[in-house]
Amino acid sequence: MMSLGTNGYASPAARKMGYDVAEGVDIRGRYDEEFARILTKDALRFVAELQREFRNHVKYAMECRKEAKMRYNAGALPGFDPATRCVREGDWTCAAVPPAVADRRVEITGPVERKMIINALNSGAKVFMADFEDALSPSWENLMRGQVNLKDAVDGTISFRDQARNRVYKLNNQIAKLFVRPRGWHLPEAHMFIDGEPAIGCLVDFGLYFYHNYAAFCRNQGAGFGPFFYLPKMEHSREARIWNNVFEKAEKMAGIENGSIRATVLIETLPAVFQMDEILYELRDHSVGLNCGRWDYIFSYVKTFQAHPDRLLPDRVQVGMTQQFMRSYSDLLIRTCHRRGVHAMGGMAAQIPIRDDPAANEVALELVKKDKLREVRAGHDGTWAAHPGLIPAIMEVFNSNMGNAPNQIQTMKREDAANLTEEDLLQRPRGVRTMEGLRLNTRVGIQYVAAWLTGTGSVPLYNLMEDAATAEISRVQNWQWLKYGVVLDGDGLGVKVSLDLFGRVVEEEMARIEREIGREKFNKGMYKEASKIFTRQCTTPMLDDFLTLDAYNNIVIHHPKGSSRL
Ligand SMILES: CC(=O)SCCNC(=O)CCNC(=O)[C@H](O)C(C)(C)COP(=O)(O)OP(=O)(O)OC[C@H]1O[C@@H](n2cnc3c(N)ncnc32)[C@H](O)[C@@H]1OP(=O)(O)O
Ligand SMILES: O=CC(=O)O
Ligand SMILES: [Mg+2]
Repeated sequence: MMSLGTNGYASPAARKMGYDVAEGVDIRGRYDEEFARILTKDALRFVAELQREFRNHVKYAMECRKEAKMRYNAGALPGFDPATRCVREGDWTCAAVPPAVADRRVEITGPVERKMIINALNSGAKVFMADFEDALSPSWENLMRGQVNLKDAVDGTISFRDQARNRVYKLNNQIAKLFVRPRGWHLPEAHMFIDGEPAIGCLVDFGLYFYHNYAAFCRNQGAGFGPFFYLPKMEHSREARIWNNVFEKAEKMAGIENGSIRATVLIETLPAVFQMDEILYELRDHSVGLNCGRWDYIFSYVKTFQAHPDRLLPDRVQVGMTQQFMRSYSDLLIRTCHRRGVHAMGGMAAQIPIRDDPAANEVALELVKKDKLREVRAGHDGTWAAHPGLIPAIMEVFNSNMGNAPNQIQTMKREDAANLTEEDLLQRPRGVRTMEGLRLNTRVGIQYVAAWLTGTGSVPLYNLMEDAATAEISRVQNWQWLKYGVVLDGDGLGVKVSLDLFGRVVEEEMARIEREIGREKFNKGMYKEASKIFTRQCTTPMLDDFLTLDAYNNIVIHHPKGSSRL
């Protein structure tokens, strides 16, 4: 039967492009034979069913986020919910950890790009988290190629030829276990409409990946379990309940046992730190733990307190894991996970190898090792690496502190963390604010947005890994400093942040970026567009919820050209 597009009419676009779509589905992204392997009628029917069953729940959850924001903006603080005290105090555990992922001491992360997938799976890490989220610019090409790449990876047939280096990449015999991170609940997928509405981005990512891979995954990777997921940016356990229901529906459709699918939830919003038990409880049959998504967590601290001028952050570089609010969050996460019998995963150190400067490289490596040592001693069961070059050092830290045990779930209960209070978790970060902090935020923010607009979601900048989460910190910190006319006194200059000053900083930093990367690259890139977007976001009276949501229309390309965007 011919596809039906918006409003129930046959979609001429779909007919012309050739996707054989399910009823009610309209594909507005470019046709590609490879993508058609993924966008099959049955797979699309599954995505459409997910959307139909859960769209109202997702809308409601997003409305609740808005209400919570209004409460915080009116002066309320996030905290533990008295209504769910019995969940926090109850004596329950999550389903047993699947043997295939008992040992997760080092996990590498990266976008769903073909060569990186092969490198990550071969990297020696225990797990590879393939990312449709912070590390990926969600263009149609990236998303669909990502799905093709993951299918080939799960099938074991993935290969890549680097023409320039005449090198062929293939999987080793021993590879990391694959986790996939779909986008957050808030992002639409504007290249796919279902019943006349843009699809929910994460249900597209999850639905297509699950549909094509569950059988091969359970057989080849999960020893009967799987597929495995990471779930980002949730703010409340009601959002985890939706995921749990999605998993149950998927398991039923596939005819696999309840509890086959497993997921690790990132605790990376400030409200979610008060919901960790509740989130695990909702997902108790499908959980493999929680992870400290430290960068989004810092971003969320600023966002949650956007109307609280008494809680301004110091320079971004000073907000590390040893700040009391960050240490408390990691400690409570470990205690919560181990009490419930699942992994407490650490987060990402931003340092990456510095190839052209051995001394600086040594310093970066020492910082990573120090961060990982803190994590393993605190009781984390594993951690993230941004780059394969860091894996041996991180592995060594975890090996020498964890020994042969696959994890610390039974041995590091961290009962001491049971006494952590709301005040500990909300403690104001200490440090100073400087002109260089403002400049660095601006330089990094603009370059990140420029990369994202051209299809790259994670980049090396000034020897650090930058992705959507770290860029968010730069954006909201500038916004906050501008909004409250902060005085930058950490460098003794005592300058007040104003629109005038910020305008000058943008100009000067754009000139610096041009000098650093060269005029040709600067002119070919999207730096001017990025500067416009970033500047608007830093100066808007009402803080945008997400940088990527605001910038999304810039990467939406409908076919045939001229059809409307979101
Ligand atoms: C806040 C969060 O959400 S953190 C999680 C999300 N962020 C991420 O996943 C970031 C992951 N890391 C990266 O994307 C990259 O490491 C970057 C962008 C930071 C740096 O990338 P590059 O500058 O290309 O690194 P570099 O040139 O040193 O790469 C050397 C080799 O390592 C590979 N490599 C680098 N990082 C990774 C990775 N994360 N996974 C797999 N392979 C990788 C490169 O593909 C390259 O391979 P090759 O030698 O076969 O060509
Ligand atoms: O997703 C991870 C984070 O730190 O943000
Ligand atoms: Mg994140």
